[in-house]
Amino acid sequence: MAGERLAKMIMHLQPEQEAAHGVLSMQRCRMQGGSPGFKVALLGASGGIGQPLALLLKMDPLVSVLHLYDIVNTPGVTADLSHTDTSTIVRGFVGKDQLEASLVGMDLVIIPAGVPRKPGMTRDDLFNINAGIVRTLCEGVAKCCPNAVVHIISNPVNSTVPIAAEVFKRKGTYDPRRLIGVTTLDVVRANTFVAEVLGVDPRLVDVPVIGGHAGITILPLLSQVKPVYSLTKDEVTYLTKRIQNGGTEVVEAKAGSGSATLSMAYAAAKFADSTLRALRGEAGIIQCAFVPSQVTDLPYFASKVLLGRNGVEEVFPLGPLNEYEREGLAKLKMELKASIEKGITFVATQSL
Ligand SMILES: NC(=O)c1ccc[n+]([C@@H]2O[C@H](COP(=O)([O-])OP(=O)(O)OC[C@H]3O[C@@H](n4cnc5c(N)ncnc54)[C@H](O)[C@@H]3O)[C@@H](O)[C@H]2O)c1
Ligand SMILES: O=C(O)C[C@H](O)C(=O)O
Repeated sequence: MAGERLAKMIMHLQPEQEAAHGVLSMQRCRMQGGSPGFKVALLGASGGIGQPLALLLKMDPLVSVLHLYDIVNTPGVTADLSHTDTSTIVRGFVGKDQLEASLVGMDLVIIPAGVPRKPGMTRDDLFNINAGIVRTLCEGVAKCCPNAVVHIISNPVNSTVPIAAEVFKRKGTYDPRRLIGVTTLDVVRANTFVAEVLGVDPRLVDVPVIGGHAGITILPLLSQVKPVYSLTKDEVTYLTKRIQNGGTEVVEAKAGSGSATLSMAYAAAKFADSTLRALRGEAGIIQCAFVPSQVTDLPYFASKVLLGRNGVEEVFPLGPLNEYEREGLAKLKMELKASIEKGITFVATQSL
């Protein structure tokens, strides 16, 4: 009984506390071996998205171990979160020397590390800082958990996903099924705004959103809303613009203190839970995501995908588009192509 109590206490210690308590790492491994669920690392865990996302992940019964990595503040965030009475084991890792330890053995790595927008900026304005951050973190993934599924949240997603892919290719660990750009927030917004116009419960609405994750590259397919509703031309124009501008709406309202964090944490937790349910073997889990793709002539594209035991099992075609959507698709491709190429070129110029 006393041993069991000690075991529980040890599970919540930080690595340095563990050393101070003289706990053997083997003992720790054996205790974790029996726990069901998945091991998830969150990189950028102290940030505006990171903290609420960490809370939501700790509440997910499918997450047995949660590693929180950031360059600052993870000891405090971890201590705080570790007092919530869910069974998930949470551990903090701070600073680049602890990156690798945070990644070893992980099944899913979620990356919201990087700077957010301020009013007047585009997501592409974040490229110079965030490209290098995503590159370094993905090098860590390639080294320490090459089989993990990776969710990229850091902007500009249209470029950071290709960056991650190029890093994995260079390191010889690339598996297109395991690399996913998170665009769930676009779907969450689309469901909310469409439901508002129709006066229905947003939980009953499902809007596919395709393309990419920036401005006009975000294309909601309002002709494919489920259940079938009819929207007027004006409603379609209003909704398309609002969904494309959703991120900017939040950036402006926050007036310099950041971009969407709570809604993003909600969306990322929803997407992580879908991924973990699929990894566990649940059938028929379909979500929109920005993935390596052959549904258009671009190498990456957001569309509906089937998640499964290996990550993305199938990327679905776009389905029938109306004229408005076909025009939107034609317009977005040029911008999306340039953002993808920018990411690929960035890695080509780096020595990894
Ligand atoms: N995909 C989406 O739909 C979506 C939605 C919202 C925000 N975002 C993006 O997510 C990113 C994070 O947004 P936020 O609001 O959480 O920002 P934030 O500044 O509040 O938090 C970012 C965190 O990343 C950490 N960080 C910086 N460099 C790091 C590194 N090298 N390794 C590990 N951690 C590092 C910071 O210390 C900070 O804690 C931004 O790029 C933002 O544009 C994407
Ligand atoms: O808009 C941003 O900069 C953050 C994010 O991409 C969003 O869509 O909210």
